[in-house]
Amino acid sequence: MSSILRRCTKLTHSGILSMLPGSNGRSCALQYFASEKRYSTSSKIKVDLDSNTGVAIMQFQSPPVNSLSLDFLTEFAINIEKLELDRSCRGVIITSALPKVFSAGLDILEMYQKSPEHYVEFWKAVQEAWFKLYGSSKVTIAAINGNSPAGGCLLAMCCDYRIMAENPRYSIGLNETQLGIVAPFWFKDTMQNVVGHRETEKGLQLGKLYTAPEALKVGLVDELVPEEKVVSSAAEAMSKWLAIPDHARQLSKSMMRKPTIDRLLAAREADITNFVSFTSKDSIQKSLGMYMEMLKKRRS
Ligand SMILES: CCC/C=C/C(=O)SCCNC(=O)CCNC(=O)[C@H](O)C(C)(C)COP(=O)([O-])OP(=O)([O-])OC[C@H]1O[C@@H](n2cnc3c(N)ncnc32)[C@H](O)[C@@H]1OP(=O)([O-])[O-]
Repeated sequence: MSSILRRCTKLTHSGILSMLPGSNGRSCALQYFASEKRYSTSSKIKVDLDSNTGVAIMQFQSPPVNSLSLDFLTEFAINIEKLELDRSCRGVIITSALPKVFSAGLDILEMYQKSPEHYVEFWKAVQEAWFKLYGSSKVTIAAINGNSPAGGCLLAMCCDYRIMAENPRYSIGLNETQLGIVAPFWFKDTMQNVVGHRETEKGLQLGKLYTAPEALKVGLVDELVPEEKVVSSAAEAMSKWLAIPDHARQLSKSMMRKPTIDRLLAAREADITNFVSFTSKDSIQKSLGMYMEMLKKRRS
């Protein structure tokens, strides 16, 4: 089932791309059964759509740390696509149902001691999730209620607005260099579009994880609020964004994001090839293995 849906999402590019002149907004007839509120039954992600407000809340619920595995990313892309196709949905709040972590980023085990074919499939799923979220025409708000390194930070940065718990022990950033790996150009582009060139250059080279106050200072997040208010504050912010007529806001969003999306569309295959050859290198496998060991030791 999951592989059928995975193939299905590969075919679709709705969202802001489909609104652009000359773009091909094919849509995939995904069947789903929406009750009045519960929207999704997937195991790793729970989605509730409030039919009164048009706001969906997407909660990550994949213990222990919401790492972005192939299955998680596939479910994520499917859910974003379903919401994109649903005219009654105007905005999406993304948050975590787990304590202390928004998302630990890409699942390192998907990049460790696997076959090149697996790396291809995994990286396609990473790209697809980014296309769907970064290209969404809905208002997207990240309610960051815990740590959000690397791929977790990427998902947050794809949103239109970020609210983070003001807990100084939580951090967010693209820390790839600390693992001995390199964030691809479109992670970099996404960060640069949020915080600018200079901060991105520093953040990427140092693999910096910004504490919540530091993230606010550099504009990586837009607001800090008490932890228990992250989701309610996101809902408040959402109502301000939804006060703007959809068509005008959506066209403005697509105008801002299209060049970044086009850059990856044009280099999609090359980006996959690059990821596979980089990840397959002995030196990179060694770095990832050491990093996983470090995570385990830190725990014990
Ligand atoms: C080119 C590629 C670009 C790459 C982009 C990326 O996103 S790269 C990703 C960069 N991401 C990072 O660098 C983040 C690394 N993670 C962390 O820094 C912390 O886990 C935390 C701060 C997110 C949560 O702290 P906490 O104290 O609440 O939790 P804990 O630390 O005790 O972990 C619990 C269990 O989860 C395991 N596990 C954790 N993360 C991952 C993962 N990504 N994957 C798989 N597994 C992961 C961990 O080993 C442990 O397993 P065990 O021992 O039970 O078998």
